[in-house]
Amino acid sequence: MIKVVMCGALGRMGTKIGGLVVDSPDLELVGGVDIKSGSFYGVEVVESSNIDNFLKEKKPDVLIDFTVASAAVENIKAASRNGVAVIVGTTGFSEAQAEEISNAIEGKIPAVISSNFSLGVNIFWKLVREAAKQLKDYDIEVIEAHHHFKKDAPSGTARTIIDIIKEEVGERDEMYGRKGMVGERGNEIGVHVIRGGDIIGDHTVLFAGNDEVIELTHRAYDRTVFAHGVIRSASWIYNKQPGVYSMEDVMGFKE
Ligand SMILES: NC(=O)C1=CN([C@@H]2O[C@H](COP(=O)(O)OP(=O)(O)OC[C@H]3O[C@@H](n4cnc5c(N)ncnc54)[C@H](O)[C@@H]3O)[C@@H](O)[C@H]2O)C=CC1
Ligand SMILES: O=C(O)C1=N[C@H](C(=O)O)C[C@H](O)C1
Repeated sequence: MIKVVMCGALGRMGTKIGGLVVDSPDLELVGGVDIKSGSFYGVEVVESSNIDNFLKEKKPDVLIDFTVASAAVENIKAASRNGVAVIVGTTGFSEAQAEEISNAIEGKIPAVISSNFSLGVNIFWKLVREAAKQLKDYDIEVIEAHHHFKKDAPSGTARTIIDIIKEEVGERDEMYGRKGMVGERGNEIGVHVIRGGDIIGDHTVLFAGNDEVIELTHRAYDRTVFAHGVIRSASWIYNKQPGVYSMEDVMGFKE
């Protein structure tokens, strides 16, 4: 059995993932980490300052992190110190934090990092890439919508969408909303962020041309869709060589 520790255990994703780990035939939930100690699914949840001792005690094979950017950096460093593979779903990293994470992982532990672990979004990203490649001259707008409690904006998924678009059309300014006499649209990528209710995660890319508009949309209806991708990644990463992998590697999409 592959032993798993869940960081962010008591959160929306941590509880969803914990339940799927318990139900998985090849994974064993051995503990959790959160800002307060407690328990979930019958295993101990320790307070985050105790993570090193906890990892030494439980000797997990995989640490899964769905927390907040500042915490994830420290949790990943702890996993690296203890030779534990990581699955990172947390979003909202600064460039500096992303570099810290890379330095903690490269040459030391295997990691699957993805802003979105749903199979559907990983297919959606391939569709966006093809559309951007073919529709470079169209006006491109990115719209994302999430629940009232989401801390970071734009979403990590939207950030990945923007990165994919720029890989295909070249560097462009990002225009976050528009207000006042803004004049004729430039060659920017428009980015629009909606927050409200219990929206799980909606992403749309709009390619507006002369006489036609192409809209590509992915809509998540339950966090289970992300958790299934996480479970698949946790099984996949076991015994992999150190380095950073994506869901494309896990799903065998890598070209
Ligand atoms: N990659 C993906 O597929 C997905 C990524 N996410 C991302 O996952 C993150 C968490 O999302 P939610 O579960 O909705 O948030 P949440 O706020 O419900 O859960 C986060 C949990 O982390 C805990 N936490 C904070 N600091 C910690 C620390 N130092 N050590 C351990 N735990 C700590 C919090 O107490 C909380 O229980 C966000 O960055 C979100 O964008 C969310 C869904 C899917
Ligand atoms: O915070 C969330 O809920 C989600 N965050 C991820 C992101 O920032 O893209 C993935 C998903 O959209 C849900």
